[in-house]
Amino acid sequence: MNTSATPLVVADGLHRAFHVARGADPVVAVDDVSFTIEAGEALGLVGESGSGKSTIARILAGLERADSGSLRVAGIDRRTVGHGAAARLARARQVQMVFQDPYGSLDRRLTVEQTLTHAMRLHGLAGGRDAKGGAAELLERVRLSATQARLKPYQLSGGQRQRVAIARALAVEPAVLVLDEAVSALDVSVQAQILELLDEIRRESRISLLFVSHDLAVVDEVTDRVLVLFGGAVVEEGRTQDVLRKPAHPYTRLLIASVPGPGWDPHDVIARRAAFELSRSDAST
Ligand SMILES: Nc1ncnc2c1ncn2[C@@H]1O[C@H](COP(=O)(O)OP(=O)(O)OP(=O)(O)O)[C@@H](O)[C@H]1O
Repeated sequence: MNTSATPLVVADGLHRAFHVARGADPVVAVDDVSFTIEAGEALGLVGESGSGKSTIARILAGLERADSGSLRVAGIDRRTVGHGAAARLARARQVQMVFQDPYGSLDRRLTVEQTLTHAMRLHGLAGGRDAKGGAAELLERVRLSATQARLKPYQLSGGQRQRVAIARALAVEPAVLVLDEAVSALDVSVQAQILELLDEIRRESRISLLFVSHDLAVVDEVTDRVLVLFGGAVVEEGRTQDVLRKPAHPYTRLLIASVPGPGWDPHDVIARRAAFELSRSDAST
């Protein structure tokens, strides 16, 4: 647990651009983004497709580098950990990531139990019988049975696979769990079960969450604070309940108005989008 006054995660001025074609302007995916996450806190990232959510998540998880800016987790500058396999392992110990499609990220040849024991051994956390005992504990935590432990990914449902992905992430006892659209592909009732599980894990272990989702209702349910991203930059941030109920920025209002519900009018969304685009072009001239 982080007991110092400094937040567990401190990101300052992160910037990332992608050079996609020779002679073309680079695509700025992340533009001067700063945020903090306290131990045990859940921070949400929202914004439309292409706003930079996944790139920020991947930078925090160490799967992508920032061109500039700094990122510290538990006081350690992520860039000073170095390169190569050992450095990757050290980064993964601190921050684990769960993706939308666990099928793609789980090794299809391994059973659930092997997936977990493999992760623990890789990080030198348990050997032999200890690893099996550790796997049993993890399975209990994510509510998977001993029978399911012997199955391979293709023999599990989407929700069960996501539980395995979460258990594998927890196997290395990370300080931060990054969830990139981790419940987006699940049906609503399975989604609710996974969200409850995440909440339980957070309360028990004080793990911090970076929760990326396009689903504002889910973000409202899971997170304490939220960053609203537009074009790679943060346009609004604050306590989730404040931002989603009393949005200050026109783009946040547009995002909220875009969610279908009773009385929802797509023409209203189109009109708001047009007004928002107009206000941006006015501001830049
Ligand atoms: N590896 C890459 N190469 C080139 N461009 C990239 C790469 N990764 C991301 N981008 C670009 O960076 C921008 C931000 O992408 P990112 O995936 O972070 O957005 P997002 O908000 O997560 O979108 P979505 O909700 O659709 O996943 C987009 O314009 C995207 O095309």
